[in-house]
Amino acid sequence: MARNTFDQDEELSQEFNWSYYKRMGTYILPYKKPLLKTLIVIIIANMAGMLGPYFTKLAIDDVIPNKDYKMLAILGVIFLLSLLVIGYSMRYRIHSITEVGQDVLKDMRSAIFEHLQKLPFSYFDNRPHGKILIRVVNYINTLSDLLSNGLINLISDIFSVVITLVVMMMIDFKLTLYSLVLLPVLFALVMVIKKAQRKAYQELSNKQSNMNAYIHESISGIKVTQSFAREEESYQTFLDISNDYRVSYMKAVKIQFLLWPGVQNISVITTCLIYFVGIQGIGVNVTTGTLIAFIGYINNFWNPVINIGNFYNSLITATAYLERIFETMDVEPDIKDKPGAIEMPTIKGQVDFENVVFRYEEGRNILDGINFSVKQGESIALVGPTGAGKTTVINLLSRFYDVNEGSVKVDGIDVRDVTLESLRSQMGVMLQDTFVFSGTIIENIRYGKLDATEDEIIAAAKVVRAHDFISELKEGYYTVVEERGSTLSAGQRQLISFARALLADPKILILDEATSSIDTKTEELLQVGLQELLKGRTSFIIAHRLSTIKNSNRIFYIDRGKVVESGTHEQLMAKRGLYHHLYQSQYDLLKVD
Ligand SMILES: Nc1ncnc2c1ncn2[C@@H]1O[C@H](COP(=O)(O)OP(=O)(O)OP(=O)(O)O)[C@@H](O)[C@H]1O
Repeated sequence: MARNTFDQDEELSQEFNWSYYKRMGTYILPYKKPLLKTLIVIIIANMAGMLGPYFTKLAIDDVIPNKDYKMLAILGVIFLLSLLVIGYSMRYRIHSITEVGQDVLKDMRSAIFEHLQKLPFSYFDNRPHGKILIRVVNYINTLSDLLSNGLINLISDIFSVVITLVVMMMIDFKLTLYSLVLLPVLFALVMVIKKAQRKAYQELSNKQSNMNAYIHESISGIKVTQSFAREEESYQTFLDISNDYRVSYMKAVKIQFLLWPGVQNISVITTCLIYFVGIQGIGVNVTTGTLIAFIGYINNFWNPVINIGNFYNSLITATAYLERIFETMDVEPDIKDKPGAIEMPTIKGQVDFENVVFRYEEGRNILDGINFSVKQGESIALVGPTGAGKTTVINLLSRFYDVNEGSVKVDGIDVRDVTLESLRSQMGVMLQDTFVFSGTIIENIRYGKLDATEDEIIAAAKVVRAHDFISELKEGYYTVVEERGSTLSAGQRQLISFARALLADPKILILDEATSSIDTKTEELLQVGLQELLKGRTSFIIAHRLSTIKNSNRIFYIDRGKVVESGTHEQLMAKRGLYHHLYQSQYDLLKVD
């Protein structure tokens, strides 16, 4: 899939098909009981609504001319009661429909979020994260109106239209036909608008997505923007994107708003027509009461028709969003358990890479026949020039990607033969940019073992030397940290991640050591913490500090997709090869205190 950026509209990867609506129906189905109840209430309200015009007819044609005041009072009271029924039903309907609508949205949002958790890195690599965010939040919100009001209104409106027509026909068949004369004009209008509207809303959803992506990216990169004083450029880019959004929004609503006045006009012309033919007596012979009742029914008829038109509008709008939502839900996780995958037995820690070939994109092998065997409990430092493939090696080991050729084995078992859950739960991966979730420090450490007690957490923090700095914080372990841990130093974030990893107690530990320079005292702390963490585990460390490299059992020097040198620091230095060269040229960077 081609990479997408914030200023590029995303192509839809699959054509729209009507089964999307059926699929949405599966989210609504569990709520059929409350929906049915609401529908019954609405039908009762609709029937009550039929009384008004008919009573008017009775009053004008019979009751008032006959001066039957008792009957008039009875009609008045029943009419009043019908208004009460209508009022109550309206209240019930709004409450119950909103509740069901929100429940359905919650289910859909959970489904898409759950699915996102399983998607491969490549899905996230290939598009700005803001574009993913907007699907989970905004697009699903847009469906809200369609689900909460639209659907039930539709059924009730269709019912209204049918029942009104029946009553009208019973009163006067010919006059009913006159009322329907302009209906084909409405259908024609809908057909003309439909295509343009769908396209306009697809474009709008793209522009909305672009804007979201840019805002998200700008916030993530705000430090870079400010440190290069690029605020003005950033603002200009935003203005352009925002303007694109405005233009496409105006275009979409202009098309959408053609329908509503169209229906209104047709309704008004129909009313005039009925007055005209009724008063002139063209082909019909009606009383004044019938004529007035008819005008009432015409409103009863056209109001729901207008609503159906509006529903149709929202459906077309929502289609553009539904497409995106289901497109995301249809992305298959490409790293998944194969049929019959077994549970990984308790890992001892032997790791073998056998003739591993791997590429992210066709035509460019990143790993090109890697072979190595690591024994249980060994600690390996991966070094090599930038872009050599060190991160790729550890990505394959924890099966974030699958090899193209060869195999990666843990304790002699191919990682593709076991379930991802059983494999990853026994491995600890610590990335260079230690992720700290917003919340307290204790919660962040507990992420490694969700049922860990406070004592266990403190004990782990002590082992990796994180306890001292945490205790010095104002609220200790209950200090709230911000997302990404911006209130902590890089060293402190690493120490927290060590405690988190120790708690998880993985048998294989993977660590991409932070490159940021830290003070000598923290460096010492980190080294002690790290050595404690490594005890009894097989570990792979993309090492940036000389102290880590020296403490490891073996060093793998990776270059151009192969392990070109391996051995201890002393052995490799004596060899005077690539490692020696790297050590010489980067001495300052690798230097310990
Ligand atoms: N998701 C990806 N899609 C395509 N190419 C990628 C992807 N990730 C990495 N690469 C490419 O693969 C190569 C190896 O990357 P890798 O991150 O493994 O290198 P590294 O040795 O860890 O580098 P560094 O020391 O700079 O972190 C690089 O040329 C990089 O451009």
